[in-house]
Amino acid sequence: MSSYVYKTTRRGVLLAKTVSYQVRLCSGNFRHLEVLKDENNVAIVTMKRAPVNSLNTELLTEISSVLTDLEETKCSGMILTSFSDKVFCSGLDIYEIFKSKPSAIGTSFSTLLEVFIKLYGSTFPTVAAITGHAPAGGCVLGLFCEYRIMVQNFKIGLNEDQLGFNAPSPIVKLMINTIGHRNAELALTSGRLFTTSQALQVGLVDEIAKDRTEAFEKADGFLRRFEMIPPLARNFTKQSMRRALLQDVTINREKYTEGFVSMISLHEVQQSIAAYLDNLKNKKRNAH
Ligand SMILES: CCCCCCCCCC/C=C/CC(=O)SCCNC(=O)CCNC(=O)[C@H](O)C(C)(C)COP(=O)(O)OP(=O)(O)OC[C@H]1O[C@@H](n2cnc3c(N)ncnc32)[C@H](O)[C@@H]1OP(=O)(O)O
Repeated sequence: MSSYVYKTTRRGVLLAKTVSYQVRLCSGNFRHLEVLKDENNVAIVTMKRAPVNSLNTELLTEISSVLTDLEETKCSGMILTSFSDKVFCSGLDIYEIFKSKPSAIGTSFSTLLEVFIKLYGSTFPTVAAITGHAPAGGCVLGLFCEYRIMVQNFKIGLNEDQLGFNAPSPIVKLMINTIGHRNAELALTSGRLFTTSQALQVGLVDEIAKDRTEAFEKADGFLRRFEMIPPLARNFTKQSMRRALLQDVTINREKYTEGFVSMISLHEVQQSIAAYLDNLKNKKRNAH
């Protein structure tokens, strides 16, 4: 099976089937990620955990490790995307939080917080090229980036309430910061998934693309906005805007993890997750 590879150039991003002048990041050997860098030191990080990029601890750990690499190698920007033209990321791996040991749930969540700290707090500009659905943790991953470009006709949102549990308070704050209090309350209490165009309307995404290629062109356009801005000044401003949330999660990481584990381990929540999984399977069965 041939897979598309993205070749970035000074003037834009081209979809190509060649790896002729790309530099593969050598410092990591990843199972669920492809990391490519162009000559301008822009990294394209592609999640490739088939079929739906569900975030298990292994994928989260790999993302965390890439982010460390990108900081150390002074990357000038990052595009986060998916191998799939249908799903950007389906959220936390439900099977890691369903009927699992508290320690496993805790590790998964704590690693997600680690990704938050590194991605939300990164010194380089970040953009998500959302090439498909992005429910729950998938939306969260997009929200950690500075800018979101989403391909039309998919769904994105925080549907945790549909699974029987609530989004932790830092994520509520992040959602409020992004779409405002009123929209966030309405969306979170109903576990709403927005279509791409609805997401644009409320500001959950910043631009719509008609397909993957356009999403990459727009992502590249976003990164090029900063070519003339001194990186130090840009980063100071970014950090000052993000400091409160970053400090909260950094200081209270353990507390948030314990809270998440206790909530997920509740019998009623496990029952809701079981019902949600049945529903997911039935939907699939009925579609065939
Ligand atoms: C300030 C910040 C501080 C940080 C705080 C962070 C706190 C964040 C909290 C975030 C909490 C998140 C909780 C979650 O993310 S729970 C996961 C919720 N996910 C979902 O509800 C999505 C469920 N999936 C779907 O809706 C659909 O699968 C899809 C993604 C729309 C794709 O549909 P499609 O028709 O293409 O594919 P299928 O439905 O047939 O799925 C294919 C197989 O993949 C399995 N699958 C799907 N999703 C998941 C998942 N999340 N985990 C594990 N497995 C998943 C599905 O069962 C199919 O498997 P099968 O082929 O074996 O049947």
